Amino acid sequence: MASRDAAERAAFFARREAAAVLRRVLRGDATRRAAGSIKSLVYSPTVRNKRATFALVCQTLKYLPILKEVLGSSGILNSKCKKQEELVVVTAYDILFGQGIAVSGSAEQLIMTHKDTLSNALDRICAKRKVSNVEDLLGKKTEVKPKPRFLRVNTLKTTTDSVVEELGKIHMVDKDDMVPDMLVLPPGTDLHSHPLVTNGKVFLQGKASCMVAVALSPKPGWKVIDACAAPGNKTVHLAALMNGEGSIIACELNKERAKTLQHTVRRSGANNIQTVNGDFLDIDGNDPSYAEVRAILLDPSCSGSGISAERLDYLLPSYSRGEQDDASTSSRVLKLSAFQKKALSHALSFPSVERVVYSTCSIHQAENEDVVNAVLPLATSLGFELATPFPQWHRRGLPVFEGSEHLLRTDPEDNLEGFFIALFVRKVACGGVEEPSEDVALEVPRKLVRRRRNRFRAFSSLRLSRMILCSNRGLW
Ligand SMILES: C[S@@+](CC[C@H](N)C(=O)[O-])C[C@H]1O[C@@H](n2cnc3c(N)ncnc32)[C@H](O)[C@@H]1O
Repeated sequence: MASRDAAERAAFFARREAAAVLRRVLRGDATRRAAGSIKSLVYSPTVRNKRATFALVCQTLKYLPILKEVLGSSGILNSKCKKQEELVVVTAYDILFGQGIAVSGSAEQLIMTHKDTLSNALDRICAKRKVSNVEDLLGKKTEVKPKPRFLRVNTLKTTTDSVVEELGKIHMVDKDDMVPDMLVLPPGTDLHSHPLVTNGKVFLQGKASCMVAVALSPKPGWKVIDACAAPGNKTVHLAALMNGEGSIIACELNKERAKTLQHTVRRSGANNIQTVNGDFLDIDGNDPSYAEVRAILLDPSCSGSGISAERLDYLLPSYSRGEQDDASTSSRVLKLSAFQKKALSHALSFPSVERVVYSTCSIHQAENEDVVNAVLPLATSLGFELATPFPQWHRRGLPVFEGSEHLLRTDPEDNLEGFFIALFVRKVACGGVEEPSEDVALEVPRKLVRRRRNRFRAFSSLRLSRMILCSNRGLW
């Protein structure tokens, strides 16, 4: 009896957590302005029972068209219930197709009262469509080939060998042969609530995503900008690559996502990151505060078409309506592409920057090769060249312009998500290792600006303090 009570209580709370996530998922899908993927919304810090919530959200979405039809035909979703529509839908899923125990809560009582009516409506729909069970009513299944579970060891808090030793006690663990501090575990390994993850010693980050910061290769002590930073996986990877030395300004436009970014930074233990809630395009590269920025990571908003399977987009209503098909020429992608070109041109225009990495998790040429090609004349005029990140990697950019072989693509065929990386490098005098830039004018502004920096410090700190959200540690 006590265990039944505990199970019912757990189910009660899981339904409410699932309903809250479902509301955000459906609103984001309807407006095409998702606050995050289904997974990222479930695995956000505010959700307590992540496993049950994830299962309930996914299953409810899978059954959503049927649930809406059944609830609609029974008149249950009347205006009285409208405010808690998602909770009613989740509860209806749970009672009709899930575990079925529900004794407390108004939504539960509503569905229990009408359970027979709902079951009869379901039978009628099956009979009308000439199918013998509900599973046959569901659309065709989308098969997603399981990918290995990648994770990145946060070397600010631990060592790769100690993580291998700890995880190796229960899992098969391999070190990745290309990306340092990246471990590979069998597909489906669930580590979301593992202490190594919750305490920030390990980040559940895909291999392709980790290749971006490694491609940028900032040195310890550098000043770096992560231009579009939330949720912050690449920001904290940069901090680890820099051994926590130097400084990173992590800029994020969206207020809510800026909070997630701060949470990621705290979890990483990095203390050389300033988070800024603002528009990267508003950061003035000629402001003395940014005179010594040497590297910029630009991973701007994109269509996410390279990770749509991992994001479970096939569960979204817009997917079943066919609105996500062949978006390569859609106005949304073209709009994104225009922003990406603007942001990349802006990053390249910072006077002291030597390295800019541009990345997307899109498979569309319009967001990848076309963006790079469009900014190439500007990049060349500023002394940048395309460099070849991970030269040993076989899949390069689509051959749509000369030089696209420098670009890097990853693909589900590589057992990875669809990512794109371009690396721009400006030749500068650097301890005799690299050739001095032929255009010494590129070096002059940096020295001048450095001198001016002290004079303008008061002005710039005032300007910055308006933007800085979290602690100002005097890094800039
Ligand atoms: C693809 S996500 C970045 C993912 C992140 N690099 C990571 O690995 O965790 C792009 C982010 O850029 C933010 N963004 C979009 N436009 C921006 C702008 N103009 N300035 C700053 N951030 C922006 C979005 O809100 C979004 O959080």
